[in-house]
Amino acid sequence: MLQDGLLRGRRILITGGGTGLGLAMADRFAALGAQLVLSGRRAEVLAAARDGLVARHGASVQTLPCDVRDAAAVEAMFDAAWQQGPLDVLVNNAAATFIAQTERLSARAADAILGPTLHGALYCTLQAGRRWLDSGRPGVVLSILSTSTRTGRAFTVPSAMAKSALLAMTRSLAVEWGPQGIRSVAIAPGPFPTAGAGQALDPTAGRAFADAAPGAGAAAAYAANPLGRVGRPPELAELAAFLVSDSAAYINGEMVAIDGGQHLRTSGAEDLLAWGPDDWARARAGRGG
Ligand SMILES: CCCCCCC/C=C/C(=O)SCCNC(=O)CCNC(=O)[C@H](O)C(C)(C)COP(=O)(O)OP(=O)(O)OC[C@H]1O[C@@H](n2cnc3c(N)ncnc32)[C@H](O)[C@@H]1OP(=O)(O)O
Ligand SMILES: NC(=O)C1=CN([C@@H]2O[C@H](COP(=O)(O)OP(=O)(O)OC[C@H]3O[C@@H](n4cnc5c(N)ncnc54)[C@H](OP(=O)(O)O)[C@@H]3O)[C@@H](O)[C@H]2O)C=CC1
Repeated sequence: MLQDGLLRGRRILITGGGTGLGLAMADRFAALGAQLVLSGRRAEVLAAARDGLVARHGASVQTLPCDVRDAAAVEAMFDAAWQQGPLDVLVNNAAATFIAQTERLSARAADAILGPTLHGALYCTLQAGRRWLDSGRPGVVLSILSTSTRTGRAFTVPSAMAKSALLAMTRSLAVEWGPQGIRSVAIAPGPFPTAGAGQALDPTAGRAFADAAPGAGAAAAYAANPLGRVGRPPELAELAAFLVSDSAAYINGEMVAIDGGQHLRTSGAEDLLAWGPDDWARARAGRGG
């Protein structure tokens, strides 16, 4: 349990902060006293998230709708955020993925994943980093990656590529920006049951990645996890709060996996190797391949 007020006065921007793991982090950060800036493409989703955070914690929450694939829009978002005060922490959480046979990916499909996941996170990091360096302020960049950075992952190749590139960014900036007081850290989640992950990874609801979809059949995926269960979003949020806080002041360039040890047994995608043409046709019909 982290100490009360651990993040008091910290201004934290979370991309994709209106849903899933981003919202879980926002909730925990707010409970620990942080001021939040939430971004994502959908203004109404962000507004609902803000209302909930205000009701639960009396938190200060700025919402800034932004498509992180658009570098100019990202710059405008950071201008707007900084107008209300400098940020202390950036959380690169926004991402996109879906399962697909890699050889069937069109260039547009690949870019639909690489755009937000890789380019978006880099654009945000550049905007935050420049402002911290120019002003001599310290900062923390926390990137939400994936255990695919350690295992690779069949059938989600652009996502695995993007996350691995962001791990390289994390390690590189730890050295380049560390001397200026900017820490770079990362989390590699295993399966956490969010609606976004369920839709993206298991459009047929019940086969591979079944445990990522609330309510879907989960026996095989649970069995693959040494701890016999999926992750709970508040568990990831607790780790994130620690990593962005001064309690982690000497952690730099490191990625922490939070997956019950699952990646030591399986990348999570091997079940899909058994899929036949009919399975993939069903997945494509459900917007999944
Ligand atoms: C142990 C296991 C652990 C699991 C590890 C999981 C690791 C990572 C997990 C996550 O990232 S979970 C987060 C998932 N959340 C999201 O993906 C939310 C955001 N999602 C989106 O924005 C969309 O779902 C999107 C499709 C990814 C992007 O939409 P966009 O509007 O940019 O795309 P479109 O214009 O509709 O399409 C562009 C292009 O892509 C093709 N395409 C789109 N969806 C699919 C699909 N499901 N399957 C195959 N192809 C798809 C689409 O056909 C277009 O290509 P062309 O047809 O024009 O060639
Ligand atoms: N849940 C899981 O099992 C795992 C998740 N992860 C990672 O955790 C993070 C959160 O995922 P999760 O909460 O599960 O899924 P969500 O789908 O809930 O989160 C994705 C968020 O990204 C935002 N987003 C997507 N595209 C863009 C864009 N172009 N511009 C701005 N925002 C965008 C979405 O908001 P909007 O649509 O409004 O733009 C949404 O809030 C991701 O980085 C994911 O890769 C990693 C491993 C496993």
